[in-house]
Amino acid sequence: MSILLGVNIDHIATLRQARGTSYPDPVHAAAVAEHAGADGITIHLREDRRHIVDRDVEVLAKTLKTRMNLEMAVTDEMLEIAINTQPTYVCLVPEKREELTTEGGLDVAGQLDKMLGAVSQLKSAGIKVSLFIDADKAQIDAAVKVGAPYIEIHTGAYADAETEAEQQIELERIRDGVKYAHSQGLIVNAGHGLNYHNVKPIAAIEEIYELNIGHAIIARAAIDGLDLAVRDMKRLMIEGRNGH
Ligand SMILES: CC(=O)[C@@H](O)[C@H](O)COP(=O)(O)O
Ligand SMILES: NCC(=O)COP(=O)(O)O
Repeated sequence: MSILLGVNIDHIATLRQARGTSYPDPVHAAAVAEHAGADGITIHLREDRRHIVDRDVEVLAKTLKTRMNLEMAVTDEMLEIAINTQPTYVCLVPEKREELTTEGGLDVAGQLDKMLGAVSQLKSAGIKVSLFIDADKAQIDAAVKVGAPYIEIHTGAYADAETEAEQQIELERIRDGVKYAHSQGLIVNAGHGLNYHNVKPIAAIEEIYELNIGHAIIARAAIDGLDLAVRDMKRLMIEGRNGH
């Protein structure tokens, strides 16, 4: 089974927000990424709008040629924006204003009623819902319980591992979680902290449908250009999936 790449363009917007200019424009970056082979575009509209802002969501909803995966917190404001915007996917993520980046997976098991309400509201609006969770059986079971068709396994602990041994433990945990989730009928994505050096072992997990990768691609793009950054990541993912 082939593996898809969702390019997260948040940090194109980080560069723009750093000076309050109109450039670089995430809309332009999305077009370049799609032309280079991105299967979808991921954007995270944070409550504090530190990078992606409402204008980006509105324009990308009209201009993307592939599809939008809108990451958002589970709040009434974000649910309303999602229903009005109609992205193909919404990925519900945990969010703390003080965090530098997403620090962990969503606690679905600890808030079943709230998650059930959000998932059913989005599904009723025709949106495919994904839950950003750790590779934890209880969270996977909770995702099934609240009716989410997709999950995205958080790969941050794998990416941040300080030793090879620790990284191997995290890889095994992710692999077991992906396989269990797939056995429960979920469509399984993965992401966070993946880069050109650590992506292959994750891409090799054959039950993974899509990887969402952003920071590493945008960082590479700053040096070598976005077209090459996307093409190289896609090539590594396919090599990983094919065991090379
Ligand atoms: C949920 C996730 O892992 C990322 O997609 C998220 O967008 C990270 O937040 P920043 O993009 O603000 O780093
Ligand atoms: N959900 C993960 C994502 O969209 C990108 O995360 P990162 O590659 O920027 O860490």
